[in-house]
Amino acid sequence: MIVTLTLNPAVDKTIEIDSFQINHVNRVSSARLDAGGKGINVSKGVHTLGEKSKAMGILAGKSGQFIKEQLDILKIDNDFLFVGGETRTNIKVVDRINHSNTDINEKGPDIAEPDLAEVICKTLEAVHDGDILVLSGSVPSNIDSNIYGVLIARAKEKGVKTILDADGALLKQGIKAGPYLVKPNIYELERLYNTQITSKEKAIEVAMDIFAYGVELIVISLGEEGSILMTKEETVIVEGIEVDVISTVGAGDSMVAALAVAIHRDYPLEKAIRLATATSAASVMTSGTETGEMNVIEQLEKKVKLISYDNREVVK
Ligand SMILES: Nc1ncnc2c1ncn2[C@@H]1O[C@H](COP(=O)(O)OP(=O)(O)O)[C@@H](O)[C@H]1O
Ligand SMILES: O=P(O)(O)OC[C@H]1O[C@](O)(COP(=O)(O)O)[C@@H](O)[C@@H]1O
Repeated sequence: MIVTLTLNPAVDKTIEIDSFQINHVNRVSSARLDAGGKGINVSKGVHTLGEKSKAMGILAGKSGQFIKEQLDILKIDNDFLFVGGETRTNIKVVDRINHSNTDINEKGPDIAEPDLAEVICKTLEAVHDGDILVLSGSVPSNIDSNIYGVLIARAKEKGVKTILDADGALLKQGIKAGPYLVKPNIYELERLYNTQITSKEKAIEVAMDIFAYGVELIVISLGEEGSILMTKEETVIVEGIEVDVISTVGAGDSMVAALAVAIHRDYPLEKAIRLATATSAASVMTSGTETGEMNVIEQLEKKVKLISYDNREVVK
């Protein structure tokens, strides 16, 4: 079973504005609402890839109800704790003329200590030996930044593989607990090591340190430029696939979904990264945080180009 935890979900409101300009009146050409937040998107991706997942976390108010309804419509198993307040709405401005995607993410409601304790308890009860627990996205601002670290340590004790996709202190503290897989994007990696990363070689060099904490797999996502997959023994550079870009929101989550499915199915590394690259590229071709279609993913898988690195030299 793949369980996802979203402690700060969001209704994603994607608005398309041609030639978006700040300090001007902008006219919206289309708008859509999606159930969002990183773990929820991962559950949607897992569902598209034909595996079962359980989406867990915190929801609040009418927006929370909307998210639950959307998951129910998709028949994605979910078990959220409803708390007071209102789940946030995140605005995504897509400008197809200037090829820009602008995210305006709300902070989200705080959570009371007993509610948090209940969610942690429910989540740990839901996972068992051999399961995968995906911990991703921001958390309510009143929660200790070691929350993912605590969950990773407790899940590991139960024989659960954890996937961490977070930023800042959540990522830093989470890594120290040794998750099975981490997926930073290049900006997250830069913030983690407080350094500028201007090449793939530098990214690989910087990320090597993460293995010291017991992490098994690192996937550094590079947007349209592809990604880098690293284990202690080998590194694979993955070229980006050229696709028609509709919305890049949710690309990282689709990648995490495919990686979770690949781990669940015990795929070899090359097969795993092919699926992850194709699934994330397919999601870029859809509106909002809709996942790509399976037939599109299968076609894109054939286009994935991998370059192996051995001791930081290209070997094939
Ligand atoms: N414009 C794009 N064209 C093709 N693939 C893309 C594009 N943007 C993202 N992807 C795919 O999605 C993955 C995750 O995207 P990225 O933007 O790095 O993640 P995040 O959303 O976490 O910042 C990339 O590694 C790549 O495989
Ligand atoms: O929790 P955060 O970091 O604010 O991110 C939440 C936002 O990220 C998303 O999950 C999309 O993430 P990615 O583009 O990284 O895949 C949106 O659905 C949501 O609005």
